[in-house]
Amino acid sequence: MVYKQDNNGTLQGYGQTFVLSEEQKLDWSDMFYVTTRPVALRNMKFWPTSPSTFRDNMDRYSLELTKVASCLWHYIATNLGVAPEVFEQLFKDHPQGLRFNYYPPCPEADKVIGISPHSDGSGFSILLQINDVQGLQIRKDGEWIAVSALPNALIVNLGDVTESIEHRAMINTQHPRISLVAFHGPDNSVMLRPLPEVVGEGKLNYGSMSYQEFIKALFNKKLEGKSVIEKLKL
Ligand SMILES: O=C(O)CCC(=O)C(=O)O
Ligand SMILES: [Fe+2]
Repeated sequence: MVYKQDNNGTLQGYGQTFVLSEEQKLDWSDMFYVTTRPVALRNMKFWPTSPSTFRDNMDRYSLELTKVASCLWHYIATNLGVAPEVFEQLFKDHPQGLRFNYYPPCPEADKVIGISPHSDGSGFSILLQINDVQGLQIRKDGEWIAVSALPNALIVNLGDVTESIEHRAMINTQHPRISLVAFHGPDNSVMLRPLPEVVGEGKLNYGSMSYQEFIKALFNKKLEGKSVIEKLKL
């Protein structure tokens, strides 16, 4: 359990998130996670002061990504035929957390996994692959497909709150890989449920659960595909 992040409810700092027992085989990665938004929820104890530019850069990156996120919510709502104000309300204050993933190389890369198959518990996640080592894969029709990150491009992964895609990260035999993922979720008080504007008179495929409850269920188990959201299926 020494590799587990601070677990006083917030899972911030260095270490792995989904550690439940001493026996568990850990993913081949180091993580650093902090809550970045709303700003009032930041716990600066977890924000490194070295290098001296770190905090300022995190703050600026976080702010710029909220602008990207706002645009994306606007277009997603419009495409779904939902008034953008509905999404603005669900995602107000732009709850956001940033996770750095560091995947050391492993000579026997085929025997380890960087991050186990999972879907993100966010609305969507914006991923930046920091160096040009590839490793992200998504599951489509039962097959794992490698995602080639373009230099300086952001990858948007839809999360469980919208329509998530299962993904994992693989390890390189020689080179370390670093990714930075910004999770954008709704406020904890939001109820996860099919949007009435989208379902209309149609059949409901999912039940409802508060986002807070959902996140609790997600962090109380090992990473395992889309199992938490699957439980909400009717
Ligand atoms: O490093 C990657 O490409 C994936 C990371 C990821 O899926 C996550 O942090 O949730
Ligand atoms: Fe992920």
